[in-house]
Amino acid sequence: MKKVNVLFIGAGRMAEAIISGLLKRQREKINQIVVTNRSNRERLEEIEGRYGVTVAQSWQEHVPKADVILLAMPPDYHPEVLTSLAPHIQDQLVATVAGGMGLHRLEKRLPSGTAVAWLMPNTAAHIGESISPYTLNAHVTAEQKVMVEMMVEGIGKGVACSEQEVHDLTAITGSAPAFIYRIAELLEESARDVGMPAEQAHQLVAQMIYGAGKMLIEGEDPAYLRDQVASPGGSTAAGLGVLEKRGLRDIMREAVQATNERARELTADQET
Ligand SMILES: NC(=O)C1=CN([C@@H]2O[C@H](COP(=O)(O)OP(=O)(O)OC[C@H]3O[C@@H](n4cnc5c(N)ncnc54)[C@H](OP(=O)(O)O)[C@@H]3O)[C@@H](O)[C@H]2O)C=CC1
Ligand SMILES: O=C(O)[C@@H]1CCC=N1
Repeated sequence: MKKVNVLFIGAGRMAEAIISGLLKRQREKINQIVVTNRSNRERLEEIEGRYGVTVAQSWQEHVPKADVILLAMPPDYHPEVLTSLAPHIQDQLVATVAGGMGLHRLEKRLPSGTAVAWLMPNTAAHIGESISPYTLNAHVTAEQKVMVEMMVEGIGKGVACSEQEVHDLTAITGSAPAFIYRIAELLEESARDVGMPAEQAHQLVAQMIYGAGKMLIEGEDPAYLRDQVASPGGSTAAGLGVLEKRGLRDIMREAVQATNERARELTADQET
């Protein structure tokens, strides 16, 4: 594969997480990264200083050289940016990470036959540990597919999906890190309540979540792992009992549903 030129439109949290991961793990496969945004010049300087990438106030002049154009900006700005981008497109792959977006909203604003991709990474991209469902349209060439794989593998692991699966997984892999962080915050709070210094509370909880995650990664079934912790009639069982009595399953279902519905809502007015 030739070395890839990536143009970012959007320089926020997700763009930074991807840039950071890519430079850590795929630097030798990247020729140039150009990062642009709407107006925040300070943010571009910050990104330039941190990662040594090229930054620019406007993306137009960087389109011809780009192999991949990655839209890392809110869903509602996509229509105007895609419309301005369309006349500049030749054979670039246009990808987005926007929640709810799907492929057809890109396709309908870009020249017919444009290769498009929809990726749903999470912020663990920063440390090369994202899990990123992605989907490609039929115009993506074999070479472009390798570029997408290089990018998702650069920020962690990728999983090729249907468009519907990316919609359905948005809550579970894109947003759920925030659910886990909320649980971490609350456990840290409990540790502080019993007198633990804040820093130590943080380390304890972080290591506990890391260890639990690693056991899952090693392939163990979560129900089995839970049983291993909860001795029958023991103390963990009492805690789990409270979670179940308070409706944890319904809470999680509703949270996943609300997240995915909101992602759909944010792009619903882009149907026309
Ligand atoms: N954060 C996350 O965990 C995840 C986010 N996503 C998706 O990533 C996208 C970006 O989210 P996130 O990084 O969190 O958002 P941020 O608010 O951190 O960043 C948004 C970026 O988009 C830029 N932008 C906005 N409008 C335009 C425009 N018209 N032209 C060019 N750049 C523009 C902003 O520039 P400026 O500052 O100059 O306005 C800013 O750099 C969203 O679509 C979100 O759904 C997907 C998966 C996970
Ligand atoms: O909160 C959001 O809108 C984005 C989509 C997936 C994760 N973050």
